[in-house]
Amino acid sequence: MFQLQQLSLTLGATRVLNNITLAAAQGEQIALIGPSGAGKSSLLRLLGTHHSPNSGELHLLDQNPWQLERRRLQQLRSRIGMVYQAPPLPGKSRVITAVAAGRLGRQSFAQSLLALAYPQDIAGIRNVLEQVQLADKLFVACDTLSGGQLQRVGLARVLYQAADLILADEPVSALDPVLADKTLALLTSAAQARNATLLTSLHSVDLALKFFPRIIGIVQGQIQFDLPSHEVSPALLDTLYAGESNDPSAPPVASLPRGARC
Ligand SMILES: Nc1ncnc2c1ncn2[C@@H]1O[C@H](COP(=O)(O)OP(=O)(O)OP(=O)(O)O)[C@@H](O)[C@H]1O
Repeated sequence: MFQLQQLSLTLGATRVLNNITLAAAQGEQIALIGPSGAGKSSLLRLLGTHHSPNSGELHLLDQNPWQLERRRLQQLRSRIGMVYQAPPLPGKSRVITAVAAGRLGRQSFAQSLLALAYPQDIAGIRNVLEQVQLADKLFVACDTLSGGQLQRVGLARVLYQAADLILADEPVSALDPVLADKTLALLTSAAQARNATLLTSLHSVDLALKFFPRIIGIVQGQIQFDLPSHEVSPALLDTLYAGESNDPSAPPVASLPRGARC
């Protein structure tokens, strides 16, 4: 599904990913955890082909994106769904249009324009909005939604896109704990139903361990561990987050109460 071999990425003057070697099979579900600034978003953006690596090998869906001509790169991108912390949805557009946009990469330019101006598949769009409990928002403008509702519209768009690879960057950061749980349950079951590969960054270690069978710990742009969730010990988590607090009297992360690591 995807493979990274000794891959490095520099943005500005910062080496944000350093010598990453990583592979995921079709249908795998993986959580990416690590302290703020570790490089989680950068890794997701690199897999989403928003960044090209400075060195190393990258294969996505059996293709090297940076060797493809433009049209084939666009086709590849149409098979990759990104879920963002704050989805880039145009404020004035209606929810139905924002969700319909999920399939644009699979259509011709003329079809895309038509689908945006007059979305045809209202039943299909309503169906994915029902899954994220937003069916009543079908015709409202995105700028009237809360941050959590917008995040769920972003998720509905990727469900509608029917992507083969789903990259989710803190997809539940704006949701209350109950909704965060439900949304991750939906995301993982929707990915499983399509045998799509799912890579999700999360600040909540509890949610990562609950929903994902494989956990990758990343710190300072490097993979610190890549393990089945049942092998991720409190000691490993303490080491992963060791540099997070500047306060030497702060308790170790793994000893914090459940939920406090969000
Ligand atoms: N466009 C950019 N230009 C320069 N540096 C960047 C850019 N984007 C990210 N960085 C730097 O790369 C490092 C990793 O950032 P990244 O956003 O990937 O971390 P993260 O693990 O997702 O953090 P968080 O959990 O806070 O979202 C940080 O030091 C950040 O300042």
